[in-house]
Amino acid sequence: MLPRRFSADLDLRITDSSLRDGSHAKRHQFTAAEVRSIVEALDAAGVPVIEVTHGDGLGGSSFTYGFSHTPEQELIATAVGAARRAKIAFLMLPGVGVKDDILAAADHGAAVCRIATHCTEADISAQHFGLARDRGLETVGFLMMAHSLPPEALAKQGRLMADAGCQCVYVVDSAGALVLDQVGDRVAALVAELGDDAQVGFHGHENLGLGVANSVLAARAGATQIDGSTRRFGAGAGNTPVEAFVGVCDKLGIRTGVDFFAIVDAAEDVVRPAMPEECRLDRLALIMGYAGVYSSFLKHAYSLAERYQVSGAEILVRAGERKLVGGQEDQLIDIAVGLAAEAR
Ligand SMILES: CC[C@H](O)CC(=O)C(=O)O
Ligand SMILES: [Mn+2]
Repeated sequence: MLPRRFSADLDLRITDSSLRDGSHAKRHQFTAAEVRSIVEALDAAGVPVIEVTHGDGLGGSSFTYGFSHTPEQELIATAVGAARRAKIAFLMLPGVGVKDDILAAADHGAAVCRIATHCTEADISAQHFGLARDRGLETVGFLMMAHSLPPEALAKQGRLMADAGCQCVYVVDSAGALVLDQVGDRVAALVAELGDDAQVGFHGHENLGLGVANSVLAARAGATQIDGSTRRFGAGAGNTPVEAFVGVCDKLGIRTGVDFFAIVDAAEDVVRPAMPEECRLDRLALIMGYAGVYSSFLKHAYSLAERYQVSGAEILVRAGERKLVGGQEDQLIDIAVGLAAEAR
């Protein structure tokens, strides 16, 4: 079991996802040099955990999700070599990656294994948590698209993860659709369900502009691990910006252990140059938050809109109506083909 608090001088632990969630925004084109320089800068700023993987997790480099520029295991090894204090984390979606991928990441020195499932499917994570714990890894569980389940049902799914060996269950707002108390209520339900058996975390997206506010409410409801991405470098409109969150936490007296001025410099001088463009709160990102669509569908919607000469916004609205979950990217093609046929 992880302690409820990490140390006497830390109120919560931040995990930076720029090098994993940002992979969606970069169409999985991170180079080893970019990973090295970003890890060095985040580590120097005091970020305690840095996640590095293909955007869709271990094994994500594929025709469906997009091929990586550099093999993710090489990026993980590079990150481990560059970090002096930070732990390196990786993400894995059962079925996209397999158990051997977890072992390979551990062999490369990664310390935190994050297993992600759709929020109604937590049971498929059991064997992966068991393997990770046997291998001596710290474990985190991601309940993705958490807006689509009410708090008590979400908490029951969290219980499945905790019983399988997960040490921190995250409310994952994959669509950036959760609004304020909707985050607090979900975190509180998990805290009540899990008690001392597991911590609770929150992973936000900015599609309705609420990443920082939602993360503060998560912390107030008892979350002790919070994700963000420096410069918001993540899918959709990006993640909770770590530098803004750290500044807000400083002002609220919530101790994160991250140096505000160092992380602001890292955002501007090191992360921004690796980004193809800023993560924007534009039309498509806003629609994702409003319609509850998985943030990593954004780049797919842009590509399909261009290829089939249809509206990217309409693709996302229909994806929301179909309640698509991660892994159903092929249905976006179906929607685009349908829209093109309707237009003829
Ligand atoms: C494909 C995994 C996904 O990007 C995980 C995540 O960050 C989320 O659901 O928000
Ligand atoms: Mn995400």
